[in-house]
Amino acid sequence: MKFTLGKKDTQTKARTGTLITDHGDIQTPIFMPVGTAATVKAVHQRELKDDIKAQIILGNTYHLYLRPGLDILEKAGGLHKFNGWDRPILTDSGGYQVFSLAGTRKIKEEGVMFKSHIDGSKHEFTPENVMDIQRTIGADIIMAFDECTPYPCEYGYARNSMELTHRWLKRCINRFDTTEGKYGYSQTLFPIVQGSVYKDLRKQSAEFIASCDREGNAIGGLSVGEPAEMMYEMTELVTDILPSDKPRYLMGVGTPANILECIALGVDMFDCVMPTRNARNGMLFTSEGIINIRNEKWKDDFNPIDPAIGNYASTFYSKAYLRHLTISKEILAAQIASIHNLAFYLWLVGQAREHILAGDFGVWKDHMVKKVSTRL
Ligand SMILES: CC1(C)O[C@@H]2[C@@H](CO[C@@]3(CNc4nc5cc6c(=O)[nH]c(N)nc6cc5[nH]4)OC(C)(C)O[C@@H]23)O1
Repeated sequence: MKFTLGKKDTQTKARTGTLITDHGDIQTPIFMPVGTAATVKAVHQRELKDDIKAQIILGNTYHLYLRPGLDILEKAGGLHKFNGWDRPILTDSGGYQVFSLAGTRKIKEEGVMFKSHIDGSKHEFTPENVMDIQRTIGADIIMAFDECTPYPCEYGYARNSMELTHRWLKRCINRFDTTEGKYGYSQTLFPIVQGSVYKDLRKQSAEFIASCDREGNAIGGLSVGEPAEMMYEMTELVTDILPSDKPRYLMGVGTPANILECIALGVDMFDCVMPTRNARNGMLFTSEGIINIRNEKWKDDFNPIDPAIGNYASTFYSKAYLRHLTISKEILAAQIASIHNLAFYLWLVGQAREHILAGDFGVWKDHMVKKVSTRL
């Protein structure tokens, strides 16, 4: 994988870039639709690719390992062949999902023992086998096996957790660098900065991650319930240390406003379940603000959902129609709202890229942060 920096903003740390992978190029800043278990929920691959121009989607090691399982994925020739998404894929390492999803789990130096949330079966993830698992899934970008430090936590816990993540990272790198991809294209490993909300730990972790000199770097342990101001403070501190010629991926972030603020802090890649999760309960993000489509006020609004963002669903269907589908619990409601919200997130980061190139990102960002947070 190769990353070339494009234009840097003059008033903020925002920048454009291009990530070149064996499955295609990615223009940054970029939002990555979450496709946890081999699907971006309620959305077709063709819609992602042709309609909203998604450039890269996420998968998750924990979920894919449990279902459909490695033997099916390997027989299929990897995840790209299995779900038919032939563009770049990034898989999270499962560390976080083991902590947030799996039943009873035990963290030891060796790794994490956990019970499947599906059938209670017992499993163990170690830095080594999580590398092998992600080799088999076949994502272009894979994440190190880490402990996402819970928030809030004591300083001592945060330090021990960070140091464990660093020891696990060394084992991930040893395993990854001594194994090959299985399907004839290259994969790359991103390490993950931890340190919770403690400045000295964040600095220490960012310096260690930078010293590993990988092709890209991720910022973890955020968007886990801390106040947004704290997320921004830690992100700013870490992007000041991570090398500027490598892509920076802020995991699990976030709202449209979070994403714009963190682009200004020098972040290039984002993922979040919000656009798809909130779509399923009728919360729409639009270029004019946030809409709860269940609200009575939309029942006779026959205007398109959001013509400004130009994709099929957002211009073809009216708010009144989508409200009707939503309160009627029609399956099509989830489909339209999901593809619309993802179209909005992709439109927003695309606009950010245009304004960085045009040299007026700072002013545009401040205006848009207010607008996208307005409740309509
Ligand atoms: C914002 C929103 C809506 O996103 C939801 C829910 C709760 O937060 C989210 C998003 N935040 C998030 N922080 C992360 C940190 C790490 C990390 O440190 N390491 C690794 N390997 N993966 C990570 C994935 C992360 N996702 O985390 C889960 C539990 C995946 O659901 C998401 O609130």
